[in-house]
Amino acid sequence: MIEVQSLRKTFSHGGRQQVALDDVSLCIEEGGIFGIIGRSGAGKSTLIRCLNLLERPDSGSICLGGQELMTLSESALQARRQRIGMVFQHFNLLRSRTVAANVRFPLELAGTLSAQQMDARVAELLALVGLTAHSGKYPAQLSGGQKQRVGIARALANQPDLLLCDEATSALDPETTDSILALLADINRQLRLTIVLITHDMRVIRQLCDQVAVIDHGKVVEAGPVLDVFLQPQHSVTRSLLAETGLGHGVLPASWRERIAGPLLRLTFVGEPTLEPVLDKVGREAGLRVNLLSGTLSEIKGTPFGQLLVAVMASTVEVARLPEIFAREGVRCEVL
Ligand SMILES: Nc1ncnc2c1ncn2[C@@H]1O[C@H](COP(=O)(O)OP(=O)(O)OP(=O)(O)O)[C@@H](O)[C@H]1O
Repeated sequence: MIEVQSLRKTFSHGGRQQVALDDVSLCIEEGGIFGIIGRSGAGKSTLIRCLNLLERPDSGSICLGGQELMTLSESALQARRQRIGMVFQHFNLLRSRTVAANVRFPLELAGTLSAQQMDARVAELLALVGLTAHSGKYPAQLSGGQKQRVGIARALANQPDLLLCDEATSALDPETTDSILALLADINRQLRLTIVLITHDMRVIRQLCDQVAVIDHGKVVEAGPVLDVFLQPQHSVTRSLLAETGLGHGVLPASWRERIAGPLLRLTFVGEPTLEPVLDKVGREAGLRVNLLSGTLSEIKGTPFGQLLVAVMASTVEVARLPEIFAREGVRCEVL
């Protein structure tokens, strides 16, 4: 468990104080994938860099598995950091070293393994990230996705119990992003490794994360399981980040609302009902005819979900009874 409490971090700019983190508290479960999302300048990089004290907060506490980082001596902190892997947006590989030598580097720094043990560990890591055939190449000879695989292998070298990913896929095209996200999901499953990532892209959160925190102007404005935050976003920043990725939670522009007769329903499907003809079934039962206004159908870590916004054209039962009727089919219905 990682417990972050009341973090505050300010920077000074030409005599002016800039608050980068303002009373940030988070609870990150062991073994899960926790995403931190926000717009540019929200404080994401500062927050992730505070988690291994690359950036030292002005105040607050960071407790990793029961150990308070802020009170560790410099040498104890160095030792602890070796078990916190970090993956960077621009890979940060050593250009003069081969793939294998880049992955070997943190093992050399730790100095705990023999040369033979290091070679064996490097081979194991390259197999894990699918780069065995590229071990003798230099970073300049690799694609962006391959470079990030090296970055991930290097971050895992000293068997970390926490992996921090700083916009790990932001420099990659969509297809390569998918393959890196799949690799991170695999590593999380196989090694039961806690992953904390920052991103500005809701698709990364949707594909990879179990929990998410939304940060805005240095504050956590919303946090919870990804499914809950996607289906019931509470904050305007969350809503707009979702809308930009086409995963908006059905809201109609006010000018349209006036032109649509009849009550509006928001129907939320999670899991099996998403794939069943529930609307047709309830339509027949309740004499319900609707005008479909907007819809989202997607998946969060393998769980299908959907959200429809519809206007009621006709219904043989009271509209107020529809939530109960939809609930029998496992669908949430809100009368808006
Ligand atoms: N080293 C620094 N010196 C001064 N100000 C800084 C420093 N690092 C960050 N800041 C300021 O702190 C605020 C948060 O920045 P941060 O880089 O954490 O945001 P971010 O969400 O990661 O943004 P981006 O997605 O653009 O990287 C910004 O206003 C930024 O200008």
